[in-house]
Amino acid sequence: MKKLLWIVNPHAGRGAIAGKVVDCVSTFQKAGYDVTLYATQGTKDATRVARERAAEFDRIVCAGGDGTLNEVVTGLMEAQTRPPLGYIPAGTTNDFALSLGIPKSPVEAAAVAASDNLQALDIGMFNERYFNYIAAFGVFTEVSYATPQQTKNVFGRAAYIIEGVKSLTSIREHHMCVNSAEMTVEDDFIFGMVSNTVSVGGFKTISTDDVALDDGLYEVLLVYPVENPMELQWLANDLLTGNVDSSRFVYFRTSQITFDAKNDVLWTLDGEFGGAVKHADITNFSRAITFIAGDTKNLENAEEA
Ligand SMILES: Nc1ncnc2c1ncn2[C@@H]1O[C@H](COP(=O)(O)OP(=O)(O)OP(=O)(O)O)[C@@H](O)[C@H]1O
Repeated sequence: MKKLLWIVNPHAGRGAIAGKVVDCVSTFQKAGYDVTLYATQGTKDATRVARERAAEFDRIVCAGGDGTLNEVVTGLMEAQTRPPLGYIPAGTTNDFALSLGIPKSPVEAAAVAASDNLQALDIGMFNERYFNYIAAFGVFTEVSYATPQQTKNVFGRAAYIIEGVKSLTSIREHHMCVNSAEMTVEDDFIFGMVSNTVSVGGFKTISTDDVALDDGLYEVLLVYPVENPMELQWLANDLLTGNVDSSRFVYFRTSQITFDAKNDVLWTLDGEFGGAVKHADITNFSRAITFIAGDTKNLENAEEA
């Protein structure tokens, strides 16, 4: 019999998963899995369990919010063998689930986790920490830690953030030296984003197939300072129309990049606080983890739901 380890954070999303455990286990069993249930006991426990026990199982499924998922991903990255990873969203925000086409209902998500729609994804490392889809600094951190994963592609997401800027005086400039094989630039930036996102909206100048989650490359967007509200609007327009030739930002792709600043810069990783650092070293581990995905064809509809 195939063996499945189900790692559950019982506290995620204020205990959202509690009443669904039996139905989820039953779903796994019907799909032919012998289920081991592990309830996490505290911070980093999911990382330890995933790392230490990955080799014993054919599949690992994680139930919790983005925090728990990140802990399991970290454990798998540190493990010798990495079985496919299923995800049952049970947190307060579950951005990542949506981009993988995983349903909100735990039992429906369990059915996806028991299925065989495998999708290898790139995993990022930010200094010593792993992240799934985005590392960012700048206005982002001042506007909100939460950016909707489902918000279009890299430009749409940035436009969303830029439009959330209420006053120019709240924007700090960060002098950064940015290095990668593809591009070296030293300048002031108000926002930077290194991301691996789905592209579902599509823009006139950018193909909807343009962003791949498993190509080993990050999309990097660095936004220059704006002087007045008009420029802010132009910037948002350039982002919304996907104007890659805009003089208001730099956009390129790379698998490895470093950022150096004189002062500490606040970063967010997957929408959570990622630390205040002068030096950030970001590496893409291509196709490092195989996820079990749902139906991603209707992502755009899901976004509007
Ligand atoms: N038994 C436990 N008691 C308390 N905290 C736990 C326990 N098990 C895990 N945790 C911690 O709970 C934290 C929050 O989990 P997670 O992010 O998955 O849920 P959430 O905060 O409800 O959801 P979201 O991040 O989507 O808002 C994790 O960082 C994890 O370390």
